[in-house]
Amino acid sequence: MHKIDIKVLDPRIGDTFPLPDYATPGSAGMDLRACIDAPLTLEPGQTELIGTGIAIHIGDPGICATILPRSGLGHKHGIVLGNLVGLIDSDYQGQLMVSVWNRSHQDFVIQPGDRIAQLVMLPVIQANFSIVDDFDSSERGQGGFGSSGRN
Ligand SMILES: O=c1ccn([C@H]2C[C@H](O)[C@@H](COP(=O)(O)OP(=O)(O)OP(=O)(O)O)O2)c(=O)[nH]1
Ligand SMILES: [Mg+2]
Repeated sequence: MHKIDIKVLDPRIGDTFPLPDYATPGSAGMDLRACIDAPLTLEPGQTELIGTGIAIHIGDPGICATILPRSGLGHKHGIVLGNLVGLIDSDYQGQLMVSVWNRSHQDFVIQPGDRIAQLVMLPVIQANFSIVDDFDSSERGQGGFGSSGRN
């Protein structure tokens, strides 16, 4: 388990709303909560940037965090992310923000403290480019976009 520094920016976190944590020993994500002061109605098609009340500093360029939708909210209610996936850089120290998009045809109400998305840490490989005129040949070559057929 990696230790990552966290700042609690909203006093409700760790008090009325729990600190993000893994729900089960095998969980990959920890849920992020809406740190809003009043219920927020998202109309169909509406997108809002919602604070989570926490900031993290990963500090290690070999790790990033991603913000992903919760599957129940996405599948049953059409509540997904306005940026599809949020990518948290290892040097980011600001509040974790969730872009919540109501892609459904109904209003959806977010209550203060609701779990709106999940945070998943991932390994990162940083690369630098080496310019060449020709690549070593590969079986695929330039084939893509269905070049291998459908079946
Ligand atoms: O869902 C998200 C996505 C990003 N961020 C924060 C952390 C991330 O490190 C920073 C920048 O994100 P990104 O690089 O994806 O956005 P950008 O539009 O390229 O902004 P910047 O110019 O600041 O890099 O914004 C969030 O809080 N939530
Ligand atoms: Mg960027």
